[in-house]
Amino acid sequence: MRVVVPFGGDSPKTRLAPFFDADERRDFALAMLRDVLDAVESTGNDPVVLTDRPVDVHVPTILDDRPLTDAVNDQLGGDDPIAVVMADLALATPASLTRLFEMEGDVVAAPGLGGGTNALVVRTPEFVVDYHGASIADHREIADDIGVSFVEIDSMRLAVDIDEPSDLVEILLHGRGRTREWLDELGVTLDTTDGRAEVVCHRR
Ligand SMILES: Nc1nc2c(ncn2[C@@H]2O[C@H](COP(=O)(O)OP(=O)(O)OP(=O)(O)O)[C@@H](O)[C@H]2O)c(=O)[nH]1
Ligand SMILES: C[C@H](OP(=O)(O)O)C(=O)O
Repeated sequence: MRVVVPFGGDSPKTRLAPFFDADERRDFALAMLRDVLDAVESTGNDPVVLTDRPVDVHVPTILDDRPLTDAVNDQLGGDDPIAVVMADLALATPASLTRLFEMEGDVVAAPGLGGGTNALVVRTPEFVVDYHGASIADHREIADDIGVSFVEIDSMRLAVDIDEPSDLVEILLHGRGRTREWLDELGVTLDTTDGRAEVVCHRR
């Protein structure tokens, strides 16, 4: 199955500005993208990066500088099943993605914490996406309106997308690969002294 991985390469991960400057955020986003591509390839499927600017990866890329929703909808609508997996799913593993790809349903979704849609498998040409806001609710409604089944996977690894500094905790607790190494090299560690674990950046 073709797996589209959207990547906003222009100024990615702005919500991590309290921790990382613009160059670091780009490096970090790229590390996550490469880990996600490796995980997708390990499932035996073919990733393609849908990006708004040229990006140095070892898989095919589609250059499209329209907003995310328009760019993804341009990839949907064919007869073959297609998956959309976000590039910031730092905890995604081959096993969690295989489980998603194998779930039955016209549309299978991985809800993100806070309301996003972290990944989709679309097996019907009528379905369209509408990202941002609580997009999982919008996608449920779109499927309902066109009368196709909408199934949601229960997966911690696919529910965590890395948006806010507090999400970095999950990488330090459960992550590996380039993304984890990048945080280690920058001196980002866990503070577990009180209540919920927090991240600390020793460099700043
Ligand atoms: N092709 C493409 N991908 C995008 C675009 N905006 C976001 N993405 C990707 O979509 C996924 C979800 O992105 P978000 O977390 O909403 O946005 P972000 O730009 O990574 O982060 P923020 O700046 O903090 O909102 C990530 O894989 C992004 O790389 C876009 O305009 N075009
Ligand atoms: C693209 C967007 O991502 P978020 O901003 O929720 O990370 C969404 O999933 O609708």
